[in-house]
Order: sequence, then structure tokens, then C-alpha cells
Amino acid sequence: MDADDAGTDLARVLLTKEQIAARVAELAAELDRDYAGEDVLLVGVLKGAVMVMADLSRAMRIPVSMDWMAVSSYGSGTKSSGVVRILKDLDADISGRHVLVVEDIIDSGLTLSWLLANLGSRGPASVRVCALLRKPDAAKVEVDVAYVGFDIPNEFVVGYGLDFADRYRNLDVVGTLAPHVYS
Ligand SMILES: O=P(O)(O)OC[C@H]1O[C@H](OP(=O)(O)OP(=O)(O)O)[C@H](O)[C@@H]1O
Ligand code: HPA
Ligand SMILES: [Mg+2]
Repeated sequence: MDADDAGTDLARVLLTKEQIAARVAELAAELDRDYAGEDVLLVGVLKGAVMVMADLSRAMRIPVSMDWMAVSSYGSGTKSSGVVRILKDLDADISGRHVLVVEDIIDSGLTLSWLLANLGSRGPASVRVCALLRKPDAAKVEVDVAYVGFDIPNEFVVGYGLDFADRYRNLDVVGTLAPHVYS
């Protein structure tokens, strides 16, 4: 689905599919350099990270493994509840492995800070984060994100994996939602 298909539901397109693809390719090249020769496990955080995981992993040239976790803090609203639940845990044992958490967005940082503590307690060789989007002005906790695609304004966004009430994930751009959709 593109911005035209979304019609008046989108207030503004923040990132076009070309901008997203170009930045994902740059991040992949950086990861190829930093993890060359290492055993790296990409951990995608469902469901939002599906698109960036698919595109980032395919743009990488080094071999990787992939696993998934499902945690949810937003439910169907536009505000983080701050309460993180594990809906699906990793299949892999990460002890001694280099873990790269792949996220669509760091908003308040609450989800990630909880996740990093949780993964860190499992004895990995390293844990780093790659997030397509980050909202610097929304941070409630500081989390160290090694790889960031774009810093964006503190507005609720949808597309490229990001949802509102489980919709708009299949939008090929990232944009802000018109108020009539959620009010
Ligand atoms: O920094 P935070 O304020 O914690 O927000 C970021 C998290 O919120 C979203 O997940 P969500 O709970 O909406 O689940 P979903 O990916 O299945 O939509 C997003 O994918 C991140 O995981
Ligand atoms: O801006 C957002 N949009 C969609 N999902 C989100 N989860 C955290 N922030 C956002
Ligand atoms: Mg969501």
C-alpha cells in the first residue's frame, strides 16, 4: 500500500520508500563491517520490525542467523503503557553470541530498556541495537542505540511495519496519521 492508497488517513509523509531503502542499505554496509567474521544473531522484535528485518538482513552480505521476540507495550493505542509483556520468547540460546536487536522504532525507550536488561541476563557475548527510527524528544529512559536510521519528530507515525490498531503496517512509506483516524 502506498501513500495514495492511504489517502487522507496520512497527514504527512516523513520518509519515502526510496529514503528508507537508501538508509537501510547504509546500515547494512555498516553492520557488514562491524560484524565481519562474527557469529551474529539478528533478533527482530515483532511485529513492527518485520519490514526492517526483512530488508536489512537481505541487504547484508555477511551470514547471519535470525530469531524473533514478541513483546507488546502499546496494545491498540498511541501511548506506551510502560508495561512490557513477552508474548513470544526467542527460540535460540544467546549465551556467548553477538546479538543485534532489530527494532522499527525507539519512542519512550521503555520497551528497549526492558528488553536489553532481559537479554543481557542471558549471557550474550554482546548486545547492540539497530533501530530504523528514533524519537529523541520522546525518550523517558536513555538507551544506547548503536545503529539508528532516522531521528524523527515526536509524533505518532505509521507505515513500514509501524501500526495504529494493527493497521498501516503494509504502507511503504513512514508518515504521520491524520487526527481524524484516531480521535
Ligand atoms: O520506545 P517505546 O515507547 O517503548 O516504543 C517502541 C515499541 O513500541 C512498538 O511496539 P508495539 O508495542 O506497538 O508492538 P508491535 O510492534 O507489535 O506493534 C515498537 O515496535 C517498539 O517495539
Ligand atoms: O509512533 C509510533 N507509531 C506506531 N507505533 C509506535 N510504537 C511506538 N511509537 C510508535
Ligand atoms: Mg504497535
